[in-house]
Amino acid sequence: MKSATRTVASLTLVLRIAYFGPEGTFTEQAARALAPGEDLTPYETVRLALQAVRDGAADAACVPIENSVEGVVPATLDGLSDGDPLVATAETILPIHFSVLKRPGSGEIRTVASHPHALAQVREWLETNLPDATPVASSSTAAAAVGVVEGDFDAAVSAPVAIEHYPLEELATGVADVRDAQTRFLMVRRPGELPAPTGADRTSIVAAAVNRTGTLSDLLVELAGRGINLTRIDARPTRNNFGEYRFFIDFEGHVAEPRIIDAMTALRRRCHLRFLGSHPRADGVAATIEEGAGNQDFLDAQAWVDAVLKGEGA
Ligand SMILES: O=C(O)C(=O)C[C@]1(C(=O)O)C=C[C@@H](O)C=C1
Repeated sequence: MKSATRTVASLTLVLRIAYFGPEGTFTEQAARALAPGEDLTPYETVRLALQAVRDGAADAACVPIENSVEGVVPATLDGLSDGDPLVATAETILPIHFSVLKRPGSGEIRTVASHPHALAQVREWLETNLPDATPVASSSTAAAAVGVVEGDFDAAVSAPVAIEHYPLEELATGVADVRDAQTRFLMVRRPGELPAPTGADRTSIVAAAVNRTGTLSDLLVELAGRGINLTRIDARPTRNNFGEYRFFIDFEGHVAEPRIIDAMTALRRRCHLRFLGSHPRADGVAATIEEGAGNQDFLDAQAWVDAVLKGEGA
């Protein structure tokens, strides 16, 4: 009876996905890739998209986390570390190049708007091709396109798909200072069942450690000593006391693996931790396993201690 109910539910349930919008952002593309066929709702900021999940207005939210040229998206890090806990359950990586959009038939370009991450990725292109235009920060690449439609700006640096949503024309396409730029996006939910380990996973934590000599090094030693490879580390101010930081650490592996459990328990003894999720990596890169630091090595070591405790070994 129980499993029949579950089957019916899974056939009919359409998930409500909040995403960093409006329509036509890169994040919308990421949300469509991560949650095809689900019910997508745009939110004007990352914070509001995350809040929708915390409030129960959405089942999950899609947000940008990291760009290969400009680094992390601070609004996402801050949004995940403050407020009720949320965990990432999936990620995707999109190639990033932009279209510069303007109103049909419009003349001189004096202002070019976009998300700060996007402006940073086309700085050289703007200096070369629109040297007299003033860059203006907008809340997203698609919000910039809306601003052009409404006459607030003369041009927008947008995702190529924005042209399908707004009555604008392309001044240029394929714009990017760095070829092969990429942005990674997360699907986050309220804490619940974790995705199963695949061998090519990423775990994310926020560590808030006391301000004393060697704190960060002590945390990293727990990971390095277990042969766990980091994929990202960032510091963000706690915003409470000047000079106080918390560390966002991504590493290879899944919290359900014995070697990661061992590391997480050691870290937890040293600092306040927030778990931000374990999920398959979009690039499918398998975890590096150092000699003697595989899951079986940890299990064997535990079995030996258990035998000692039972008086069955020494
Ligand atoms: O504004 C958008 O279209 C977004 O999805 C945000 C965002 C970002 O935050 O980095 C995503 C990808 C690009 O790197 C530029 C902007």
